Amino acid sequence: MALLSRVSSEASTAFANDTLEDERRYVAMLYRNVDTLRDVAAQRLARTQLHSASNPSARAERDASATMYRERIRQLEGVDERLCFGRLDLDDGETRYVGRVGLVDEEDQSSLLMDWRAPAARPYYLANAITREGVRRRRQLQMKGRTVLDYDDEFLDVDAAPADSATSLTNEAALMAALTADRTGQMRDIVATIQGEQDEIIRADINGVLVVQGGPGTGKTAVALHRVAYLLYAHRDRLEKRGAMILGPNATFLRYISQVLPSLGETGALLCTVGDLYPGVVATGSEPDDVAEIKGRASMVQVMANAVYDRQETPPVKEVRFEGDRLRLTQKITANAKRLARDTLRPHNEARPYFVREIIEALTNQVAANIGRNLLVDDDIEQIRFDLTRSPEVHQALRELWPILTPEQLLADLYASPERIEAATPDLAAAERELLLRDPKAPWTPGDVPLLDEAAELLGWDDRAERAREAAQWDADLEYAQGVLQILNYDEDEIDEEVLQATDVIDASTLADRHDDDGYLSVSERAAADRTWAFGHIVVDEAQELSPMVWRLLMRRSPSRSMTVVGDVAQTSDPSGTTTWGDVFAPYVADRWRLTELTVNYRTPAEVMAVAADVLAAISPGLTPPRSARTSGITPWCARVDAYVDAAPEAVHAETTAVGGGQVAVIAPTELVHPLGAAIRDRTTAEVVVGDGISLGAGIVVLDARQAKGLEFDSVLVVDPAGIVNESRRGLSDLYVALTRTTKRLGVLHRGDLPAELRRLSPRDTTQPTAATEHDRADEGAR
Ligand SMILES: Nc1ncnc2c1ncn2[C@@H]1O[C@H](COP(=O)(O)OP(=O)(O)OP(=O)(O)O)[C@@H](O)[C@H]1O
Repeated sequence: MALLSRVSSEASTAFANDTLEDERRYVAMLYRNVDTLRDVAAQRLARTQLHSASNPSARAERDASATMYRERIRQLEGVDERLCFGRLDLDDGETRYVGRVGLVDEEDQSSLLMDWRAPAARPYYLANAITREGVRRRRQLQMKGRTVLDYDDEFLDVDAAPADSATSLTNEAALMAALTADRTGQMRDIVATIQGEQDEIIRADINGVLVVQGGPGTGKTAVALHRVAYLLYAHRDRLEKRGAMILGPNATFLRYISQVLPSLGETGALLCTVGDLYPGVVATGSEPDDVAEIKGRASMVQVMANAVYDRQETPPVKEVRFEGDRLRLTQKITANAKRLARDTLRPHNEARPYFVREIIEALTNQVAANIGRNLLVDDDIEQIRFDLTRSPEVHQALRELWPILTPEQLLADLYASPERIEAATPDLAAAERELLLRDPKAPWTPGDVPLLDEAAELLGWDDRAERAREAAQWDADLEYAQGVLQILNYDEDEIDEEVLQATDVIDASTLADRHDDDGYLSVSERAAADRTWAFGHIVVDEAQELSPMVWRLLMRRSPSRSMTVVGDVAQTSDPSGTTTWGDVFAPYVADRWRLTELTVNYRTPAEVMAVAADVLAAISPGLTPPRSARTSGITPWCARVDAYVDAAPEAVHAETTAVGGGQVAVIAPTELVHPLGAAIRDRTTAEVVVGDGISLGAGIVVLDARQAKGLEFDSVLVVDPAGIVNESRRGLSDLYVALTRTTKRLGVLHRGDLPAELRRLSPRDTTQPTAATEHDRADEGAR
């Protein structure tokens, strides 16, 4: 078995073009190449913009070209930092450089730089002492900006290793450097140090639902983003047309991850939160957990259907004035019209013309009977019918009996009326019904978004002109959709019966139905504006938090069921969230979804994870904590204090000093966040940001556990852990999240008894750090 050994730049000798100077020259050549490509794209963009287009199709073509060049320039700018990060030397003498994008020699088309996603770059991530994959040496270039500072070598073939090199089975110098670096408030890509279990997920089959379960810090978010970059590379055709969406828990989180895809040369994915999923509505409101929980229940599907039915009225009798007459719509007449309209199985607004036709017919008959039917010829009857359809009184009656409704109107009317709520929610208790009541002017909440979407499905559009245009487009779309489905199911021979295929869940005509051509907009823009957009792939992060109603909405946006779902059922804090993945997917794909796990925690040092593991055991004894990739040598501590607002500023000051330029987060129960923020601000000159919408670059942030979800900081001070536990139904999960946000240091302030689960913390009399922090830092290292 080959051993794996590691040396730094001075020691290696046995390969061609091998000195630090050689590497610097090579990388400088790569940058010259990128600069040339960027200049060419800029010149072409300038030429395109000068071009005056005389007709709409020429304009669309020009705009499309301009967008393409702009994207190319953005892509090349995005990958500038650490463009090339590795090199492989193979048994047959071949050398491959691996980087963020692929570059080829203009003259002979040979590869200068291998895109990290290319199959030939894969050994860079997978080769190890046991499975060498033909690799003799893996070299990691240490880059700062455009400069190669140094490199680290791993020799997978012992014969190739210089005699003085130390042997080690886990040579992860670059990984450890990345893990111990100060956090900047922006997530970084991990492209240079992706680990084997992560690589498997990143490159997994695009088809079907892939669930990635992993504890805190196991790289779920990082892996999900790199997977999107990989899929955009490997399935460019499909995703360029249908787009990829990444759903995250909140806007702060989206800002935190926003730089990762551009740094991987990809700008095309749509990043959004649940609040963004209903075009035209900005769901900025918030509401108590128990209200959100009711709105998230699967039973709201029936509630929304009831709410629509309730608007299709059949009063005992409805009188309509028409040209001096009183016409009578009896319950029998309206009920009959209603039944006929409902029997069409069309959505409410689209079924309305059938109802209207029946009512007009009934009224026409009454008018004719009043005049005397035998006195009238067909043209007279037609005239009566026409007059009735133009009568404001008739219109008013029809509006009352079967109104045209928008989703917003339906939901606002429902929330505003105890009677409507009662009619729509026969299965809710009175107290729950009361929770749904709200001021019609209150802003929409994320919990309303899937209900609006459900309502839109039930109501349908009343836009016949648009439909006519769509019908003309349909044939072209059908042809396109057949193509998409072929791509989705690419090789018939390779189809695995267990893996859900696109054609299992949608046929071409349905997919074609979803396709719409809105002229030239980027795919992300078109997708964001279109409620019925069918994405090529959807990635859901912090997926454990989503309610059944949100899943229902997402499944509509993913008719091919091509999804990557990442989350941790131990971190669920939303009462509508899930603690069992099977429950989520059973209604949509039965058991045809794949589960994969990440097991190594790259964020939280072992000392902190030992504390958090006790909390995890209290959440569910069956869950296994992830293994930490490193220790820090820093002992997590707790201190009993008299008043949080007095003690926290001092503790924050000490932590800020301890982490030097790093970030400190104070995580507290929601009601303490603002008082603590104010107290800390009063006692420091550093930038302090408080609550949601935080600016992530600040040195000190104060937030609650839910706002901290998915984020990480150099030092975390948890204030009032018992308060966090008691604050919500899933308070222990919130505490688990809070404890695992740190990359280095953890302190806990408590007033009363410490929750029993935190017994491993080391008590202190003071909030000042104990050992010298320089010593702490020096101690930090690989396990
Ligand atoms: N292979 C890797 N190389 C370098 N850093 C990594 C690697 N994998 C993960 N990390 C780092 O570990 C940290 C945690 O990753 P990430 O936020 O993706 O974890 P997570 O599983 O989503 O965590 P949580 O569920 O707690 O939010 C990040 O700083 C990420 O960059």
